[in-house]
Amino acid sequence: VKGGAAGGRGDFGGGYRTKDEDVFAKGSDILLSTKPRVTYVPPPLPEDEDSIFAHYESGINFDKYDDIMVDVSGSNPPQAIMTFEEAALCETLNKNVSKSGYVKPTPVQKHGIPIISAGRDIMACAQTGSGKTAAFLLPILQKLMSDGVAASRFSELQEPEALIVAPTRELINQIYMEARKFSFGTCVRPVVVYGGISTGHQLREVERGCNVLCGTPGRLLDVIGRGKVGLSKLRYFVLDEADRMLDMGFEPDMRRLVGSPGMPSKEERQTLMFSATFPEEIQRLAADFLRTDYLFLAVGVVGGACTDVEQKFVQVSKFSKREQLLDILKTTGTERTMVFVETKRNADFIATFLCQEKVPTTSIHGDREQREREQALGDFRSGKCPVLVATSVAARGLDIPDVQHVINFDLPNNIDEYVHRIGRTGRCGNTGRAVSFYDMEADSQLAPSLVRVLSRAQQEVPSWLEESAFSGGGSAGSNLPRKGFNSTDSRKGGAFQDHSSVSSQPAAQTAADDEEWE
Ligand SMILES: Nc1ncnc2c1ncn2[C@@H]1O[C@H](COP(=O)(O)OP(=O)(O)OP(=O)(O)O)[C@@H](O)[C@H]1O
Repeated sequence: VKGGAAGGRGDFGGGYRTKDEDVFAKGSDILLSTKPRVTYVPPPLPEDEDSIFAHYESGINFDKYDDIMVDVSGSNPPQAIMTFEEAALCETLNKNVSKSGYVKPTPVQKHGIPIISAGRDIMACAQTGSGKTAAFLLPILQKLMSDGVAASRFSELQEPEALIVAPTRELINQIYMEARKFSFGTCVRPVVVYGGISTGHQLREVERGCNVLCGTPGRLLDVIGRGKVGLSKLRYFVLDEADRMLDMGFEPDMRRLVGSPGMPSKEERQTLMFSATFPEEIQRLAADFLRTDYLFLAVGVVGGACTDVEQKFVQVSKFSKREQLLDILKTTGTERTMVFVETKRNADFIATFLCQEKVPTTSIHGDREQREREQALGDFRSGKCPVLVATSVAARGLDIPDVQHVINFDLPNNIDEYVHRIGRTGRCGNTGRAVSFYDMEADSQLAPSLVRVLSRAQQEVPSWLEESAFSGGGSAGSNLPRKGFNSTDSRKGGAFQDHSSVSSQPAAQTAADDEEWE
């Protein structure tokens, strides 16, 4: 749905659109879209402390995070902290941290918090579900608190001190909820903007005061382009799921964002990048956005799967998948299960099939209205629908309590996507299970990377998968599991990376979907 009379989406000088967003020409409010205006306003958020601080418990493997190898590269890294006390957070923040159930920092927090507090740029890589969000939120909030910012209410132009971007609406909303939780009772005001929701509603929220602006790229560029948000006071620029934010789909938007009027240069701001995966080619590109002395933090293997997820594979044929899915779901009962499929059509199709088979199921994908997407997540969270069929729109970042299973009905064509998907379970030291349907005909290009990810995560590698990896074309040899890897920073040169040639494919693939994401 690239569109707009004036050069397509993202053309900051012209009109741009994302799927569910209104389309406006620069500097005017002329609606160019033939689509109806988005009028959806989400229900008000609960204000009571119990809801704000609701959390699930960390699991039996939480303490094992401490055994993961950590590598910080770059000059003069500050010393890691061992406890939250050492982070020297102000009293309110400390209280909020403990009300959130945090007793001890995770490795990415132990290393990331002091790096950010020391004013350094960072590219951080740590496994799914290991607390990256708090690793960037806490030091930012601490700095804003100690400097005593206060958002001016009802000022025409809001000038946030921090800008956080993420690739999907649900994820940015979740980050916003975390920011709202940690800043509870302080003078720091976070706000969120994303597609699929009435722009007017979100602008009114921005106008009420905005210190930390969370957003998806399209909607952010929109509110900035309308002159409602100024960037000249910006100190922190955070890219969550940074490798995704810089791949072909979003990179142009990121360049537009840093080129927006008033945006401080990279020397004058702090840029923070976080993800569980970071292909080297994207690392090199990311350097454009970072000061040259940025620190690279790797907790465990860059691009490695969470070791708390048991990974199983089932050989299937295209036509047996549905029945096999049903068989599995019959045994898992009411346990929360996410089923990933490749296309939006298939998501609807499978969800309908499961409902007909009396498995309470809902679905989330880019063709659903925002209201429906939020309803689906809500029904899944509450357990009303314990099965959620999803496209890759739900693969990254979502932190949903009690997801015990991930099923790859269709395997993705990219190993990083696989790592993110299975990371929806096994979070915060809890254990989880992932079952992937492997179709020899369709999935063999992924076999070498799968073998590598499995063996690095100390998982059993089925012999047929290993065979498939070896026989799957000329590149298999170079894709053998490599031992003794530990270098991860692309600046080190020749560093290992868990990316075979297949990894460059998906960017192009997903690019077409971006507009439906955010
Ligand atoms: N120190 C801590 N103690 C207890 N719980 C924590 C701690 N840090 C984070 N958590 C909780 O762990 C869960 C996962 O954290 P988070 O969503 O930040 O992971 P992540 O590393 O960003 O994962 P992903 O790569 O999937 O985005 C959240 O529910 C979070 O509140």
